[in-house]
Amino acid sequence: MAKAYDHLFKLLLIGDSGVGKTCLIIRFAEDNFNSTYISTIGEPTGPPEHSLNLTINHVAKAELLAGGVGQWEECLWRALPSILPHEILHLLRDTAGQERFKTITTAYYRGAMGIILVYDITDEKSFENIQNWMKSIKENASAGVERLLLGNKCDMEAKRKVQKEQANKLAREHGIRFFETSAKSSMNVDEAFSSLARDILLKSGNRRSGNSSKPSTTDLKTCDKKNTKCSLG
Ligand SMILES: Nc1nc2c(ncn2[C@@H]2O[C@H](COP(=O)(O)OP(=O)(O)OP(=O)(O)O)[C@@H](O)[C@H]2O)c(=O)[nH]1
Repeated sequence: MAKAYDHLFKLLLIGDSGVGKTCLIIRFAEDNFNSTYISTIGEPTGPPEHSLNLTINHVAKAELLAGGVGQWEECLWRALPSILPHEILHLLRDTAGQERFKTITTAYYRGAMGIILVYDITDEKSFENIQNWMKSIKENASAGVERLLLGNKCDMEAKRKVQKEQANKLAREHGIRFFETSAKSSMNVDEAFSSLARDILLKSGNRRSGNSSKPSTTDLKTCDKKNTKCSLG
């Protein structure tokens, strides 16, 4: 059977419980949002296997797979036509943020090409914990894995506890990109995933050509569809 994509990226979303990791994936993959909170935790014994097929943009099949490997919960596939020169299929791995699952082993990160660190702009603790997640990546993920910092729920400006400048500073210190996103209003969700995809793609191209520099923000801006101002959803 012919392959339905040109590039396959394995991405991992990490962050405290309730910051919106699942909602970001659902927004990106299905362009949908549900305010009902169902925490992403696998039963220790593993829930019964099930799968759900979704048609996305009439091009890609999305599969939601639950259960199986410990705390791996969901694998969502999505084609990304038009944003990158080639059609790109993302494999997203969403993780549970529960305290009891914080001890993440190398197996958890194995094969991830990009890691998205998510905090909630209305929850200071989730931002403070980004440092712990960074440490966890350093200890467990492959060196040089692309990382991206997201401050989610930016539609909730009135409840903001984490200033954009704080996160910008943290991202600069770690040499990674930062976006404020809203899975609810969809603000910056496509942009964030796409920029990570482009960075992975560029890195793999650069590795082949021996150049390791990152793309400039202006390069990325040429592909941005929406502005980066966050409004109430
Ligand atoms: N206002 C607002 N609410 C959001 C947003 N993203 C997620 N939420 C809400 O936050 C709650 C938690 O979202 P989830 O996506 O389940 O969070 P999670 O990080 O996957 O949580 P765990 O599975 O426990 O790790 C839900 O009630 C969502 O509706 C957002 O961008 N804006």
